[in-house]
Amino acid sequence: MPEEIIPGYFNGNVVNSKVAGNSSPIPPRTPSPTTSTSLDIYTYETIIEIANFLLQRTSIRPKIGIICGSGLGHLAENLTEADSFPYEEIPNFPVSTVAGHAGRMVFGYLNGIEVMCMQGRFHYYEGYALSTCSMPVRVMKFCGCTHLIATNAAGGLNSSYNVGDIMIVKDHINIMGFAGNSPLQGPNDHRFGPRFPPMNKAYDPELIEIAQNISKEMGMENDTHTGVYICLGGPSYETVAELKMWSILGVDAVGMSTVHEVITARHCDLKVFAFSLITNKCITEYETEEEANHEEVITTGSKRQNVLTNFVTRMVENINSLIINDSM
Ligand SMILES: O=P(O)(O)O[C@@H]1C[C@H](O)[C@@H](CO)O1
Ligand code: HPA
Repeated sequence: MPEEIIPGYFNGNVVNSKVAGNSSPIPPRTPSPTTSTSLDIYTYETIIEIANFLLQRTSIRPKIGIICGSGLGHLAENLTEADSFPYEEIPNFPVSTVAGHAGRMVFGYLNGIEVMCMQGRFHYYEGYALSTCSMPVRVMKFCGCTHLIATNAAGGLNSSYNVGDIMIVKDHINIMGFAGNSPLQGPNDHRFGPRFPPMNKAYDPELIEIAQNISKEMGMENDTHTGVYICLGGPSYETVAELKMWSILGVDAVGMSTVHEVITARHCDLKVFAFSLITNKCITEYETEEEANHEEVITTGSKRQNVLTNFVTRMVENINSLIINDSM
């Protein structure tokens, strides 16, 4: 018999992780890039334990979770009354190994609105399973979040995109999933979500429209696009031939994250908004001295931090209004 979700479970309250009829102990785990496998599964009970660990140490009860991309960690620095948890101090949590990812879960207020924020994410190329990379999204859900804002740094493949532009993600191509690599690979625990979740509305159309309006209000309509993102395995940047191929297939921006987080979020019914900061232009010609590099990615994030903070703050305000309206 399938077990029931505890009533009121997903409301950010601290709950007992012992689910009726399931008293299996939580195996201690210390995930590290070198020990992860493609089926590195965090159980329902472990996710509850992690969420409870956090909720017991903060009074913030967020409805909105934010993931900061490479060089975009400053978003978390704008939180007030912040409670910050280094990943290495959270039981069973992986650690960030990439420059530009501080490696902290930060709870706090963004312009008076409660949020939780991953200041640094996990990538497949770090050696973590995709399910491990996106595990914190489930933790957000169990901390009470109903909405996810995923941000990333990406290479602009669409030739009309410039460095520093924002691309609102309207869709993705899950190329890693084409090869069978999914964060949902393995046995499905229906308490997280269904075996076969749909993805045709992965990026919430209402939130896309709100973001487009915010961009106009900020006078950024010429620097804002709405396009298709692809997550590649990395860590090597793309060859010219690869980029030409993705361009033909309708990709606008190229990165190494986000897609598995969004799939996990939709699986557990979080509403998703995602955007890319275009940190570099993809190099699609052979005759050039330029080369993609991570320093440029971080530098662009830093240069655009005020604009991005303003953009995300306005998104959070709008999402919060939707949440309040929905609850009335
Ligand atoms: O975490 P994100 O997706 O923002 O980081 C991008 C992808 C790689 O991790 C890195 C390459 O420069 O930036
Ligand atoms: O050009 C890129 N390619 C892949 N990932 C990236 N993340 C930032 N820029 C890029």
